[in-house]
Amino acid sequence: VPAATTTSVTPGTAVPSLTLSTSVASPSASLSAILPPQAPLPPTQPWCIGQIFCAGSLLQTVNIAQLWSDPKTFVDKPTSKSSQQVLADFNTFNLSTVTEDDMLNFVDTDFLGEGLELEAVALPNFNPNPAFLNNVTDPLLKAFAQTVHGYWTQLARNTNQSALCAEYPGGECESTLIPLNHTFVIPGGRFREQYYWDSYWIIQGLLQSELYDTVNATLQNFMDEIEDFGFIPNGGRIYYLDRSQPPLFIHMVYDYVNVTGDTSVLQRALPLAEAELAWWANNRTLEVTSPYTSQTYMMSHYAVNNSAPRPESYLTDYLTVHDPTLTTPLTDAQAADLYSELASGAETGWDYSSRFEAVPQLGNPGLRTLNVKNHIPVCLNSILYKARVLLADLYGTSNETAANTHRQVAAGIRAGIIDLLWNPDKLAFYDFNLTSNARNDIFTAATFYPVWNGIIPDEVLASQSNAFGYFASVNMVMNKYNGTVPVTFIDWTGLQWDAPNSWPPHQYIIMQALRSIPSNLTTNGLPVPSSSQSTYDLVPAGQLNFTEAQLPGQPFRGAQANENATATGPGADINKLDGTVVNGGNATSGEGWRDTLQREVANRYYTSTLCSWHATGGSIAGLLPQLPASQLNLTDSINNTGNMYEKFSNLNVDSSGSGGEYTVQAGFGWTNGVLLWVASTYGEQLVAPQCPELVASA
Ligand SMILES: OC[C@H]1O[C@H](O[C@H]2O[C@H](CO)[C@@H](O)[C@H](O)[C@H]2O)[C@H](O)[C@@H](O)[C@@H]1O
Repeated sequence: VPAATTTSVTPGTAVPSLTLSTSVASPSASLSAILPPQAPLPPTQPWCIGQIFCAGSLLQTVNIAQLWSDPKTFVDKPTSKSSQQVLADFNTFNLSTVTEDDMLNFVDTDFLGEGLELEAVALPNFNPNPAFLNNVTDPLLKAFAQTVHGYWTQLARNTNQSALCAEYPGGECESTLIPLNHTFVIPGGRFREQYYWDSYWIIQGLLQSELYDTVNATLQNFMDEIEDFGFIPNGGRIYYLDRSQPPLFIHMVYDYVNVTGDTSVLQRALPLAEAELAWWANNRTLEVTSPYTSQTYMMSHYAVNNSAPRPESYLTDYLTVHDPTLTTPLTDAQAADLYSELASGAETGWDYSSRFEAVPQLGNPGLRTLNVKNHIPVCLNSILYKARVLLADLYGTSNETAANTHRQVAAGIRAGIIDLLWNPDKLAFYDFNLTSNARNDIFTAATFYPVWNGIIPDEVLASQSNAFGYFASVNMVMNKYNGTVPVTFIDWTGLQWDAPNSWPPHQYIIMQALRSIPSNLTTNGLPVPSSSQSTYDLVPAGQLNFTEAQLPGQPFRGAQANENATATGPGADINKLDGTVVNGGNATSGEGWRDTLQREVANRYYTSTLCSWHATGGSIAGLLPQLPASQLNLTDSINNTGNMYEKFSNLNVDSSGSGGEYTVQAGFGWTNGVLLWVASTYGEQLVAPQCPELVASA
């Protein structure tokens, strides 16, 4: 197997060179070891269109051999031979005597490098100095935005038509890639293909970068997929064909038309938007009768028809089901249901989170209580509400009948969201749990999706203090924690959509939700806690479902440790400054609370991206020297030029998030997209960050 994966791209407008080589296989067992016995195979999955990479003996056996630490590596490798030949080669093995070495040789001989069917592509209209850069006042922050803008040239891909299977010498082969006809931007790292909901935030950045053709191309790819499959899959691989992701296609079309004025895309997009919404209505929507009002609503949920491990996470799911620590093995029916829950969890985009666990707990025991299908999620229904509203707007007067129908459906979803998901006493939205027939009490960042999507409850509109109360947790995070707003405050599951992780899309959603609050509700400054309290006490009672002492602790760094910092009470607001917070920008006189929170979240996000990038080798000539090797050693970043991480932490601003089933990825599409949007939107209010000194444990 050739050398470790390297992807090097020459920046600029010329065709970038993309050097792809395969990951080094690193089986943990010795090469002579016989593979351990296997559990019976799961049923064949009718949705999976392939012979090699769908649930079956070959996929299970290669996974059991654990040739790579990431199971996605194998399913991203095209075969070097026809499917029949690969299967014939595999069938020569006796599974009771096959060794690690046999599997290694088999994979080496019959499979090629992962991602081989993709190629880097020049962005012909790439403008090194797009106008939005002029919005950023601080020279360092402006240069950083320009650097991140340049990263699009590294993340743009085309399907390499000459590497598609039919073209290989010797005829057919098999690959999981869904070939796309147009250019697209990938998230990065192991995510080598186009992803559905990631593209929404990628597009927010591409629009700032004036890469309108690339946005159009992304939309055309999604439209091709709706035509081919009837829906937009999770990502551009056949192993994602059992599920979608948060449905933001119409939002993307709307933003593209709004920014470019190019309505020509609508002729194709409108009927395909209808098809996508019909797919969600037909496959993911059910009647729910409210236990609070006895009204019945058509509400949507994530629910994937699947009874086998996800091919890209085969071993992970297999071990969740066939966990050696289980004293009573799962029945076939229980296993099938758990596989369906795991796939449904991936469809949420929040894979995985305590939010959907019946009993949140560390690792597999928690995952085995996943109950995704029985939840009416705040996020999905808010997105579908807005999709209907936007589609009606896009029709304008061209089809008033269709527009009115969508507005009526939207009104029904809105009523269901307010009835089922809104808690007017706690001033927060929670998922509705069909199992308990009640609203959950787990507080998550999903609470901000309705307002982002234009659903503002009457209680929020009733007073400034109520409107602030809805966002009071954001204020608390800015004061009490060093990093950005986490996805939940549950930090004991080890899942990547739980604390301490904070995700770029959520920082964007919070800022957009704040922007949606009418200006007459934002004339007051930020409320201040009494001298014996902290900003926790400004959060409406019960909203977080945690006492202050139960919230995740903020480890104190450097000077913080010497400044009377405490876990609760006034000393817990360790980042509080006069009218602002550490890494929250500068207070201005007469600033309303809505603008203060936006400024603070924007600055904290900018700080997280810039400080973690700098901590991993990022530098800007004349403005930000690279850290010395002694410091870069602490982050394993010698010879690195800065990571843009997929996720961050609420506890610090100079490292990535953690946890989950794969190692943290860098690149990264949505991180860059949100950064460029923040630069464009808040550029004058951004202040050069105070990056903490690196310590060995950071
Ligand atoms: O391979 C495991 C899972 O990885 C993906 O999920 C995560 O990355 C995606 C790309 O950035 C992102 O859209 C998602 O929110 C993340 O949780 C993939 O989407 C999953 O389906 C996959 O099983």
